[in-house]
Amino acid sequence: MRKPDLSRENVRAWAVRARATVDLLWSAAPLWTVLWLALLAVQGVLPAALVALTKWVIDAMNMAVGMGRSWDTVEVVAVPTLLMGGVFLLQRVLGGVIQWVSVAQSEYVEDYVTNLVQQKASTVDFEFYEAPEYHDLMEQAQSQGTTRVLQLIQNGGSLLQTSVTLFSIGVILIGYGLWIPLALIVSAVPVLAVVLYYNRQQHTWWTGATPRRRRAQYYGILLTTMQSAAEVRMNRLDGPLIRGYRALRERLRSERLVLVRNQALGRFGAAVVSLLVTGVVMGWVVWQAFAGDATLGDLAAFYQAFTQAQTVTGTALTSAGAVYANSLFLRHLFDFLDLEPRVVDPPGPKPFPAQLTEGVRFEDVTFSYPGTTRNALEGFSLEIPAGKTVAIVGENGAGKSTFIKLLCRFYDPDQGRVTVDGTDLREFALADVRRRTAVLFQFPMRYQMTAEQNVRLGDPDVDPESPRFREAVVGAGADALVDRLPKGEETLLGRWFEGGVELSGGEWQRVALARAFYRESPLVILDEPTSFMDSWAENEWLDRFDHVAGDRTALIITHRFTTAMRADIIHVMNGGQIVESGTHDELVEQRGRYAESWATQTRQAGFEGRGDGAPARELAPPPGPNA
Ligand SMILES: Nc1ncnc2c1ncn2[C@@H]1O[C@H](COP(=O)(O)OP(=O)(O)OP(=O)(O)O)[C@@H](O)[C@H]1O
Repeated sequence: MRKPDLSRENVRAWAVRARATVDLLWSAAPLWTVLWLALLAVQGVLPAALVALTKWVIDAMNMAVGMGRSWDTVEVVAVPTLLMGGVFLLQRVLGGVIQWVSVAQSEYVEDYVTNLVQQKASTVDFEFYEAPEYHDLMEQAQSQGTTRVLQLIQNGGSLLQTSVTLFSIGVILIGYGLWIPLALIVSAVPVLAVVLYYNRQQHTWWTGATPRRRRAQYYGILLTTMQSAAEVRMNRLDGPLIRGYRALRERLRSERLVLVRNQALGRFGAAVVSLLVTGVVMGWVVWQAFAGDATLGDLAAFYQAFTQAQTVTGTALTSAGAVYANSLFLRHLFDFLDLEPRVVDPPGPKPFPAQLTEGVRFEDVTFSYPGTTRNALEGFSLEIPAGKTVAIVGENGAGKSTFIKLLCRFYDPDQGRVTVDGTDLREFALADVRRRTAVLFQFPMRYQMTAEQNVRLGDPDVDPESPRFREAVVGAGADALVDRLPKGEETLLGRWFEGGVELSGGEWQRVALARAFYRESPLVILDEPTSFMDSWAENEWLDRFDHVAGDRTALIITHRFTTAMRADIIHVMNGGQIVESGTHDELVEQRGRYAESWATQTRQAGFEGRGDGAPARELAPPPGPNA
């Protein structure tokens, strides 16, 4: 059996976690917690009171037998009997009240912990989402965090109550001999050791099995959600996925069953030891009674006290083991809550400009994703002048989305800097950067909410009475779509909830565009805004965009040269760097990478480009530049 780790660090870590748990309870439901503890303490002494009253009642009856029928006899018996009835009544009443208080406390604690986890998950650095260890920790915190806190409370309460009971019964048992409570303690030691050992084993196994459990969950998600439904059917993935799921579950199940079997065997061995001790103690007391050293009341009280003490000891040990196990599991919750973001606000943030005067600059930026060695951006320099529309084109993996992530401050550069009107992005408050930047991501969210909510989520600060909603919808080319919906902007989108209407990919994209335009921001970033649009829609939308962009600074990432050619400046990216820059005509003149891709795209579409770019109407959606 492995020895418990009693090193100073481990003990200190335990103390810190215990403190954090108490703080958490105190913050979540202080009054309910105090009330609950007080009630448990009262309930804890009642069994001892009953033992004492049993002795009193039996001895009183013994005495009354010799007194005959009189009021004195009634008085002698009535007082302890009534008191005993009162204690029974109190026990029942307290049971109900404690249950009510405990449910209230659990509800508060559950909501509080869930809130903490959600808040933390929405503020951790982006890099956490990209590391498998983060997903493990997240699963551990989410799946066990709340339930373990609640179980810890229940077990802690039970431990407190049983300890009070044990202590008070122990006081009574000492009257029969100091060695009796000691014998009880000795008989409990093997049980406690087994409980602690196997709870630790269980925790170690559960932590190590997290990646396998998550993979099984992942197969489950693929088998049951709509996103994967089409491919699962067309590629007949159900068989392999179900088999994969089963194999993982079988392994998890058999490992767990082995653990539980060993635990049961261990507990059986420990129980035999405590049974032997019990036998010796009971034999001794009966011997005393035969020898005339104990009254009938003594014998009854002792029997009641000892059997109660045994039951309570069993409960106390189980609770102690559960407290131990739950505190081990809670470590994951606290580890998760302790995650500290690295991308943070500066000490005295500068205000982000409401209107850009110079623009955005990337100055010799180098960046690699955490845990990778390859630079996604290398010596990357770029200027987006204020009020201009800049397009970035480049082949897959060139670093276009990475550059947006740096502009939104999801990451900070390893070297170099990003400036807005000459100020380093790191000198602004994070919330300010994000409030002042409107982004349409490559794969925008499809909120299962009304069309209006889908757009208004873009900026909760906009006055609902302002005409901005309509402007954004028109700017995104989503006006005809919204007007066509059965309840107009009130129509619920998506099919998750009753009455929802599903949109096409291009329609969802227009709604997301409207969301980006809805935000009052000096900087607009659009990642592949026209990728879902047909050529006709694209051309019409580009006309609108010129109007919506107005004097805002806009950045468009695109694979479509028919979109890029409308920009004031086009930058061509390759291998994490800008390799060409200029207007469409200048780039075609340069006869470099851009001109080559442009020629390929137009040739494929049966159109010989001159550089004036009018033909988008005739083009099928062209492939990527280097396709
Ligand atoms: N989260 C990530 N972790 C590690 N590497 C990443 C991550 N995201 C992207 N990369 C790598 O960084 C490089 C640039 O990726 P990025 O997504 O910026 O390309 P992109 O130009 O937007 O491509 P596409 O046109 O296909 O969207 C790629 O080589 C990619 O493998």
